[in-house]
Amino acid sequence: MKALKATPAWQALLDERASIEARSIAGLFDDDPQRFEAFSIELDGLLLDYSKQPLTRATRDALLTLAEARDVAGQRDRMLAGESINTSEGRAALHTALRVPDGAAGWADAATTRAVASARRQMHEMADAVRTQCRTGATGEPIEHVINIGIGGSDLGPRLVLEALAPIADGPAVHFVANLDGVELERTLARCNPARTLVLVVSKSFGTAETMANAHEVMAWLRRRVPADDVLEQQVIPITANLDRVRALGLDPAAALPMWDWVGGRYSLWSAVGLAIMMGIGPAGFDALLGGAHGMDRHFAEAPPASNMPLMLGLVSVLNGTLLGRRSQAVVPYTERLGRLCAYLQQLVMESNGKSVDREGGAIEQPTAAAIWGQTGTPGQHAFFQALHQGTDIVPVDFIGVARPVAGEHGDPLELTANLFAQSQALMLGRAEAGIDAARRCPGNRPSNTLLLDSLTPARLGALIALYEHRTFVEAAIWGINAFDQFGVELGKGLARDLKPLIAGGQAADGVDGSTAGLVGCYRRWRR
Ligand SMILES: O=P(O)(O)OC[C@H]1O[C@](O)(CO)[C@@H](O)[C@@H]1O
Repeated sequence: MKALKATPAWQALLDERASIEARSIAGLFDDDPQRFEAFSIELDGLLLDYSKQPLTRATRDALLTLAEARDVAGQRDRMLAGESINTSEGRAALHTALRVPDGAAGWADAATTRAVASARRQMHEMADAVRTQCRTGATGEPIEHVINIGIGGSDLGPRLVLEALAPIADGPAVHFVANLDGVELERTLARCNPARTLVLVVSKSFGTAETMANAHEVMAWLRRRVPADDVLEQQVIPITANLDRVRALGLDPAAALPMWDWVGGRYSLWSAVGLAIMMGIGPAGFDALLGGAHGMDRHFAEAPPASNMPLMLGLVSVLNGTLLGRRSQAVVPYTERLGRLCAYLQQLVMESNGKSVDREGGAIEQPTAAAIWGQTGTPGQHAFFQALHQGTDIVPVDFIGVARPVAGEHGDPLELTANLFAQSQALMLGRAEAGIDAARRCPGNRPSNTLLLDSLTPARLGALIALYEHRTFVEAAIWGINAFDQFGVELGKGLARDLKPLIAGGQAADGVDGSTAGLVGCYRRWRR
């Protein structure tokens, strides 16, 4: 694929850049009374309002021409068809096949469909057995706690979903342990009765240092505390693509649930990696999550470009991040239930698209993934919103709101929604009435999207997550990069392995850079 800058459609947008920057977003509403209708997309209880972006209809057409020139639709179709689009690793990226309802044809080849259906059946049986107490701990006690041990994609998705859907959780309490520092592990073990605890060791590679260290600790805890020889067989379930390493850890590969190389870690919550979700909310809830995501997949595959939600969200992000050079994006959900969304999106967006070479290995000359950050509103309003309103950097914001609160939950939805809408309004309108002093002036004309959900159900959440997955894909397609590898993360993992003997003190710091040698020296001095 040729470089973005060599694409005439990109050149046309570059020519328009100054006028886009100078454009008054609020003024666009005066020019076009139908602006909200024209610049919003609604799909099954999910609304994307991108009318507060500096887009005219002509600029949108220019972005759509760019999408055509970069063959976004063709790249999408190749992904959905299971072609080897992860070229550096020679793999498909078929997470969409994981959420196809049983029996629906045309989304993956027969072998893949069979593998997905069989894994889903295994998950259903296992979750049902635990939730109905047919499957017990090794000493016959019911399972009341599930510990999910995993990190990155083997943690963030299930954690996000279960936090979001906690009001409908009716199974065992699910806990997550990702960090290596022992704090999460200690807190979790203190809350669990070992005889009533099921452990999921979730790792595609089954070699990730954090997950393996935590798995060793928890397995030792089970062995110490549960008087049954078969405690590990009964109470530990590996979920992985690497059965040899399951065996090496002393677990039975026959008890493992599968992962496949055609599902990237950060796209894997829809696979057996989501077993923790199913334990918490049940198979029907999990299927509804998949159904919502599949609805978004169909929309992405079939909706016309101008009303295609992931496509437009991706193009707006390219406009802000690449064309206008806005190098970070804030995500602010107005519900604590989505408090984990930002962390989830950091991995999804930045691990997928934090790249500086294209698929052919050529250097990329324009900015790729912007930094994603944020926290829930309204607390975020009392932390970083000052900078959003008056800081020197323009940070595009994705606001996320939920119209119908969960029955029985406290809180004032009216107050919350008023705050949500007021913030995007304030960013756009600013404050500059006559006579106002400089310190109180807000420049305004700051862009945002608002995503409004009718309610936070499994189906809506599935659609929301799939929307961001596809937005990430659209950006990668425009830039010409492979969103499905992550070699940058590997470098540090290898160096950590090499540094361990040095830090432990058994080795001289020869050949190590001065800063690292100095840090190791200080650490050793303070550990003495
Ligand atoms: O599931 P695994 O193999 O333990 O990997 C965990 C995570 O580590 C990474 O490889 C790098 O952070 C992610 O892509 C992945 O989600």
